[in-house]
Amino acid sequence: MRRCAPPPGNDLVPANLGPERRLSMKAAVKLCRRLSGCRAVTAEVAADFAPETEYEWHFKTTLEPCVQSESTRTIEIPLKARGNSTAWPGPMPVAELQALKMQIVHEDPPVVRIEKFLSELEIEHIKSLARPRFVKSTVGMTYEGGGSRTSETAWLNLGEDGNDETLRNITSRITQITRLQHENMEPFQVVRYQPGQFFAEHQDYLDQQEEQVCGGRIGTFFMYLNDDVEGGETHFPAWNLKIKPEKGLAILWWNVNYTALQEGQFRKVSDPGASHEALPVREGEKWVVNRWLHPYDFLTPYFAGELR
Ligand SMILES: O=C(O)CCC(=O)C(=O)O
Ligand SMILES: [Fe+2]
Repeated sequence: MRRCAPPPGNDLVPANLGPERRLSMKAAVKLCRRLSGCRAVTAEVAADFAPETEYEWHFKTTLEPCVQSESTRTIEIPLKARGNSTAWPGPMPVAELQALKMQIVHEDPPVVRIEKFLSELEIEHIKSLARPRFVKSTVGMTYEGGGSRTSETAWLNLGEDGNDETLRNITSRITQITRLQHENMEPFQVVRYQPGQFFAEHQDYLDQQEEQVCGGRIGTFFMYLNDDVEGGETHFPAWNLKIKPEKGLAILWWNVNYTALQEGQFRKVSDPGASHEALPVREGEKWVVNRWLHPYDFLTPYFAGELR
């Protein structure tokens, strides 16, 4: 049964493809890129989906969500008309993270702790870029302020510093750990908290983003720039996990069901357990950096003004 049929008029049939349309995932993605107006390929696959096996693919012009049946699941690979986004292979299996000597502080979804991820020089550089740019922090996608986040924010790596070598080096290390390309990451968001400032419990994964081409914030790569501060821990109540700011430390966590991610399902997978808060700073300043991670190209549609 075809459960992922796109609405009439949206199903492209490539002229050079026979009635069977059986192709490997790679071939289908390649073909979609060449088809004018093709935005995604979808297929209903068995639980033991293998990219090399041939499946029946549907070529779509829209990003309609697909219905899942019990014995099979539908995978959808949206493509950007512009940008050089390629399909994400999914996050690293936990065993590979452990082989890289990364400390797992929560099992499922894994929360990974990477000590001394940032060097002193990198930290000073980030701070000097951010200092003149701080504005009052905002929340969500409307970027409106709210009493729930009382810190200040500075965005880096957007315009004049888009080619900054230090930032590029940091991004390339994040790329290796997450297996996500640079285009799938939101720019560096530096956050500074003064005594009494906090960010109330929230989810980084925004439901409104789910239907956009970039998909939701499936993961967060979070870095701490100082530790001469009292309070300000990052607290995940459901996971009973509290991270104390430590200079240079990076934490990678996933805001979604990790098994689904590994199976190539990137939408409707939010994990409410990933909800977290920044506890109030009691003394000193707290400096941190967010890089929010998306399953699909974020930067190209962002710069094209296509994201709501
Ligand atoms: O500052 C923290 O510890 C957490 C901040 C956070 O969750 C956010 O900026 O989304
Ligand atoms: Fe957050």
